[in-house]
Amino acid sequence: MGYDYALVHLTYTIPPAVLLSLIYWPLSTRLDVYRILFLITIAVVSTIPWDSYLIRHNIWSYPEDVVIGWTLFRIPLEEVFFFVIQTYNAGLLYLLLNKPVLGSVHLVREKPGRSKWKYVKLSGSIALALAIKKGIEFVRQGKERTYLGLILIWALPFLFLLWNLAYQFLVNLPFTSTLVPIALPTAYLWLVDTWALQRGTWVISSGTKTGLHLWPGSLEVEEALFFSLTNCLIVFGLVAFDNAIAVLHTFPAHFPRVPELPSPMLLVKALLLPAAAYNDDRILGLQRCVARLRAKSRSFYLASSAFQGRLRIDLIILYSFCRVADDLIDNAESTAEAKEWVGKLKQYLDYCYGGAVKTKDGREISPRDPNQGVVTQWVMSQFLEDARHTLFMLPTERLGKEPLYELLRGFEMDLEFTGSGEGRGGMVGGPIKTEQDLDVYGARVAGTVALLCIQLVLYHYPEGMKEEKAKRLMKAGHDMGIALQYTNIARDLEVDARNKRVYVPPGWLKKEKLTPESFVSGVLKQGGAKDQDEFFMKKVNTIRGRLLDRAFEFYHRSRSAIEELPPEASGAMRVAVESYMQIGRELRRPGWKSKGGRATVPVGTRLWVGWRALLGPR
Ligand SMILES: CC(C)=CCC/C(C)=C/CC/C(C)=C/CC/C(C)=C/[C@@H]1[C@@H](COP(=O)(O)OP(=O)(O)O)[C@]1(C)CC/C=C(\C)CC/C=C(\C)CCC=C(C)C
Repeated sequence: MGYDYALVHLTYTIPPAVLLSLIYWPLSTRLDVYRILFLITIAVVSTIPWDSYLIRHNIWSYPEDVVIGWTLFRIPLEEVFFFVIQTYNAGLLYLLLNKPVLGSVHLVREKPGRSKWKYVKLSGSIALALAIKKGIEFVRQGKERTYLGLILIWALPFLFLLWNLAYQFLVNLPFTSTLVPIALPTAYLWLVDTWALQRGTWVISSGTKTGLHLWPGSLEVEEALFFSLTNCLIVFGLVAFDNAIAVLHTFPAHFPRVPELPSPMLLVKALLLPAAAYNDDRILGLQRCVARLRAKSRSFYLASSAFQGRLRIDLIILYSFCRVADDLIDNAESTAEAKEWVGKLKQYLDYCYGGAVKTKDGREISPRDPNQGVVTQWVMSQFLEDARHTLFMLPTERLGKEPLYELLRGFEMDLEFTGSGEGRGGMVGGPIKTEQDLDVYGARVAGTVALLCIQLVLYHYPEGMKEEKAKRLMKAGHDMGIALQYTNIARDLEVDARNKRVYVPPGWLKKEKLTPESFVSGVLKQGGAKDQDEFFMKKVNTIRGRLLDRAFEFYHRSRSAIEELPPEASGAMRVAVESYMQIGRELRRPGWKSKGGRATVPVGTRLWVGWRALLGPR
C-alpha cells in the first residue's frame, strides 16, 4: 500500500479541477452539469472493461507500494478517479472556451446530392477506419505494438461514431472550441507524466510496448497517444452533445418543445435529423444577427453568452432588429429618406400585427399564416438583403406590438434633429426641451427595448409568474432602459454634437452658460485641437456628470427587480445591465480611455464585471 498515485492527483489533477470549477461556477447552468455528468458516466463505463482487461492480461500494472489498494474490477480506485477527473477538467475547459459560441451558427444544411461535406465525412471516416485496421493488426501480431493496438481499437471506434454524427460541427467550430481544449490538457498530462510518473507509478510491460519515447528518456508513445485520444474523446463527445442541442434550439419547426435537460433519446433524434432538413435561411439569418451583435455592441455580445437556449436566440434577433432599424434611420442620406424607412418599418409591424393584408388583386388575406408569402414578397421588395433576414426572424408572436411602435416613435424624435432649423428649438435644439422630454426619449428608445427583453424572458420562463409581479418587473425594466440610455448619451456627447444632435436639455446647458449651438461649436473646435479649451471641457464634464447622476438614479431605483426575474435569466440580465453601466463608471474615472471618440471598457474589466455580475448583485 502506498500513496504515490493519490499524491499525483493531489498535486496535479485536483488543483486544476478546483481552479476551473471556481472560474466556471458562476457561468454554469443545469445543462452544463447534465453535460458533464453524462460524459463522465460514459467515460467511466466505457473505460472500465478495457482497463480491467489490460490489467488482467498484464499489459500494464501498478506496483503495490504506489496505490492504496482498493480496486474496481481489478482497477485501482486512483485510476478510476483519473477517468473522472480528466473528463471533468477537459470538459470544463471546453465549456469555458465555448461559452461565447452560439452553436446554431455553426450548423450547415447539406444540399442533397454531391456536396463537399460528403467528402469531408468520407475522408475522416476512411482515415479512422484505416487506423482501426492498423490497431487490429498490431494486436493480432501480439508483440511490442500490442498496447498501441489496444489503445487504437478501444478509442477509435468511439471517435468514428462521433465523427459520423457531428463531423460538420467539429469542422465548423473555431479552433478555440475544439483544438485548444484537446491540446491544452494533453500537453499538461504529457508534462505530468514526464515529471511525476517516471518513478514507476504505473508500468507498461516491456513485451507489449514499442519502447519508443516522445522525447528522449521520457514519455512513452503509448502514454502520449492514450492522453491525446482520451482528450479527443472528451471533446468530440461534448461537441456531439452541443451539436444536438444546437439542432434542438435552432429549429422549432422540427422540435417545437425542448425540455431544459433533453433526454439521451431526444439528443440522438436531433443528431440523426438529416442535415438536408435544416432550415438554411434560419442558419444564415442567425449568422448575420450574431455578426452584427459582435461588431456593434461589446456589452450585449458579452451578455448574450450568459443567456441560454431559445431565449438567447430570440434576444440576439431582437438586438439585430433594433440595430437594423436604428441604422436604417441614422444612416439615411436625408430626413425624407429616414422618414421613408420609419414608414416602411411601421408598415412591417402593421403586417405582422394587423389582421388582413390586401393582395395586388384586391383579395384580403392574413399575413400570419399560409399566405404570408405576400408579406415576404413585400419585405423582399422594400428592404436590402442585410435587413431582410432579421425582419423574417423577429419573433413578433412573442413580442407585444406597443413597445415596437413606441421604439419607432423614439427614432422619429431623432429625425427632429436633422436638417438645421427644422427642429422645434432652432438650429440644433431638436426635440429635447426639458428633462421630461429626455426621459420620454429614453423611455421610447430604451425603456421599450427593456420591455421587449422582459417579454421574451417571461415567455421562455413563465413558471410561477404572477401578473402583479410581471407588471412590477416591466416598470423596473423600463426604468433600467432609461438608465442605459442616459449612460449612452453621456458616452456619446461629443459624437452626437458633431452630428448636430444635442440631447442635453437646454436648461442644463444654460446653467453652464451654453446654448445648443455654442455647445456644438465648442465640441467641433475641440475635435482636432491639441490644446483643448480646459474651461469648455470642464463644462462638458459637468454636463456629463449630471447625465450620469441621472443614469445611476434610474439604475439604483430598478436594479433590485433583476433578482425577481426567473433564475434562468436574472444572472444574464445582470451581466447585460452591469456591463453597460460600466461604461458610466469608466466615464467617471479621470482620464478614461476612448475609441473613436467614445469611452470604452478595457477587455479585462469587461470580463471581470460580467463574471462578477453572475455571482450575484453588487
Ligand atoms: C444580451 C442581448 C443580446 C440583449 C439584447 C438587448 C437589446 C435588444 C438591445 C437593443 C439595442 C439597440 C440597438 C436599440 C436601439 C435603440 C438604442 C440605440 C438604444 C440604446 C442602446 C445602446 O446600444 P449601443 O450602445 O450599441 O447603441 P449606439 O451605438 O449608441 O447606437 C440603448 C442604450 C438601449 C439598450 C436598452 C436595453 C438593452 C434595456 C436594458 C434593460 C433590461 C435588459 C431590463 C432589466 C430588467 C430589470 C427587471 C431591471
